[in-house]
Amino acid sequence: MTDTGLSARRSAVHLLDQVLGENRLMAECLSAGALDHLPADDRARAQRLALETLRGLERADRLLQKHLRKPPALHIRNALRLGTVELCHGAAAHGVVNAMVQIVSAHKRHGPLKGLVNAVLRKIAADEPEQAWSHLRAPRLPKWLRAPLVQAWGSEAVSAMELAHLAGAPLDITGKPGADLGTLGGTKLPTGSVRLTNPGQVTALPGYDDGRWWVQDAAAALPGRILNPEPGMTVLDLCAAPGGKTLQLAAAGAIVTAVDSSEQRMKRLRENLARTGLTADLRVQDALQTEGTYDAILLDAPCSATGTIRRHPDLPHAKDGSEFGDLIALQAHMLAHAWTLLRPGGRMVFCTCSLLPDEGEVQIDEALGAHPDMTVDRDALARPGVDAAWITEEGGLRLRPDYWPDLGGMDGFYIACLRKDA
Ligand SMILES: C[S@@+](CC[C@H](N)C(=O)[O-])C[C@H]1O[C@@H](n2cnc3c(N)ncnc32)[C@H](O)[C@@H]1O
Repeated sequence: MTDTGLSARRSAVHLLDQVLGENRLMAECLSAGALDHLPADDRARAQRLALETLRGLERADRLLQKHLRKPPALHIRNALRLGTVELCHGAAAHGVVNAMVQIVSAHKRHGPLKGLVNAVLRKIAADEPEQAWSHLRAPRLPKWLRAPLVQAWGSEAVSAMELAHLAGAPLDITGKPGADLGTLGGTKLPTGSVRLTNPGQVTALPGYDDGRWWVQDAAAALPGRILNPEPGMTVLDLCAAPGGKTLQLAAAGAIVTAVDSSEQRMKRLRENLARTGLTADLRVQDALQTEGTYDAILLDAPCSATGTIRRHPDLPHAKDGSEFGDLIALQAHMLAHAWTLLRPGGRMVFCTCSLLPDEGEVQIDEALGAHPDMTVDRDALARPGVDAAWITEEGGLRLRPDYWPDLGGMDGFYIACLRKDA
């Protein structure tokens, strides 16, 4: 790391300013080049610091509250939050305090508040920060999201999800069929993915360069396993990029057509195929304009992504749920259109990385009511490691971040396998 972490910390505060001040997702900030000026290790550190701060934001604010008569401007608050989180995670006090003071003093308008930053962070550092941190409750989701989740799953379950969100996510790997993943030194999960808790740089891991595996959360690997295409089947992967599921389908020997409307995300799918030596026909187009007839379809519809908060703690802060209604309507249109592309007797997997029943259970209930030739294929869910308790009333699979608490959790997902009458 260069300049004892100052550039990484400054960029992390800037990311926090964008997420919390401009309601931008971190992924948007990163693809707009927010960290492009940094060397690779500083980039990784800035991202990690911003994510840790967002995960622990409520705890940091509670500790800071004791030392602030009124909340200062957002940029100062974010520097204080980042400093507090670092101190509570055991970073050396002098490094953290000096860095935050330097960051604030370089700011034209807020520079005069460097004394406040210095004094508050010194007080936090003097007060057994690691212990104080661990005594606070897991940060709660904002009300706009917590309320519907409590209604759907109950408050005990939501508290367990919040604990999982605070813990963050390990790195899960899906291997090509028969690939030896033993050299990665991870844990084999019940569903077949390999989990690494301290992976370091992904591109340096054994087997990355020769394309033996790809990164994919264990829950996200299940839709492909449930569709389980036979070699030679024609499979349409709708909303495919960046392509974890496309790689699974292609590796199983299916003839895959992958559709996504985002050229930028499709570029990543192209790179993933090149690295793994797998093939698929890629089409940058609107899923609703897609034509043809396929033996099987995987529809991973755009959704609230509320199942991925362990890895994207910025989401509850950047969003307010106002666009979820449009997404829910789009999912229903996509499902209905995709159904017209499935050959009689074919199977379609519908999935979303969402915790909201409106983007899962309710969609399938409504689709079953609207399509007399549609049935749910419950047998398709009988895959290794799938717990019968995860199966829902209408025959889908509900996955939640608080499942597998001893193994490190999983992303929230909803998956259903639908069969068309022959
Ligand atoms: C949940 S992500 C897909 C993840 C992907 N299946 C994977 O496993 O890596 C949803 C995708 O839907 C795409 N998308 C959104 N609206 C679309 C549309 N109208 N037509 C096609 N793709 C769309 C987005 O670009 C995004 O890549």
